Amino acid sequence: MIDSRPTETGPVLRVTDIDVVRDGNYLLQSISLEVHRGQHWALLGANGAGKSTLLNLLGAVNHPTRGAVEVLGHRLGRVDMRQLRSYVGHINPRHPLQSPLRVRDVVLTGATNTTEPVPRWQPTDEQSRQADRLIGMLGMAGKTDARWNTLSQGERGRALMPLPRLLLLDEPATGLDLAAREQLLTSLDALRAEHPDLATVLVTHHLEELPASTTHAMLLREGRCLAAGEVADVLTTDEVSKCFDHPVRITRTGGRWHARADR
Ligand SMILES: Nc1ncnc2c1ncn2[C@@H]1O[C@H](COP(=O)(O)OP(=O)(O)OP(=O)(O)O)[C@@H](O)[C@H]1O
Repeated sequence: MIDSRPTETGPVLRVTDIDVVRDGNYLLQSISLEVHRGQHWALLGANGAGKSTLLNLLGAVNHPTRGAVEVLGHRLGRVDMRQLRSYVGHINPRHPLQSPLRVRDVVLTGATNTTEPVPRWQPTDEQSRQADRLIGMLGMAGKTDARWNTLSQGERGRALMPLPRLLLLDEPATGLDLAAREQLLTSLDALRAEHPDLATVLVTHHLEELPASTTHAMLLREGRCLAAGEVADVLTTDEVSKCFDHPVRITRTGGRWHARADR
């Protein structure tokens, strides 16, 4: 059995010149990316640009058609993908859950690396404490015993947060009201500060949904990488206008980004 535990050295993610082709169409073309510990990437692009397709490679959900993807030091195609996936936190507020679990149980599935609770499994005291601490930090203390299927989409996004080494966030602020979005972004900043080795990749359409702790960004356009690197170099008026094919002006205040039409 190949050991798929995360390796201690090297990049958290390494994507080398990959293509993803479906039905003869390039969903991604010639993409390369390296993500290191402590880096927090934003993946931006218009509808259909390929963001979710790339995130699914990074989460060891799919293989590329060509090129190499290494997740936590393991090359896809040479490792048990299901086992590797269990080391990656993949937050998707639209994630369907079959049973009416309580919020606390959902958070505890982060300890067993499963989407549903493992029958007869019991958390240790430390795991219970960590789950409660996390729920409190995410502003969900009042909802600890609420049933998952009664939560709003925004509340779900905040509950699905185990603490792996690599966290992938697929539009985590979608459907959140203003206060909930701000709370989520503050929680993400705090989580990153508390775990300096954590690496994250966050997909969004909106610059306003980026936490101030974002360090790097990649702009995708029609399956190709338009720009990638440190945020200051990538999230510029020029690059973002090209990415969305629309003239916008980008400003950064108090660490956060704003985009508005430039007429
Ligand atoms: N399995 C598939 N077979 C063929 N085409 C696909 C498949 N999955 C996605 N696509 C197409 O690939 C393109 C990229 O899709 P993807 O979901 O990665 O984009 P996205 O940037 O995440 O878009 P959005 O912002 O709308 O969520 C889209 O044109 C989509 O219709």
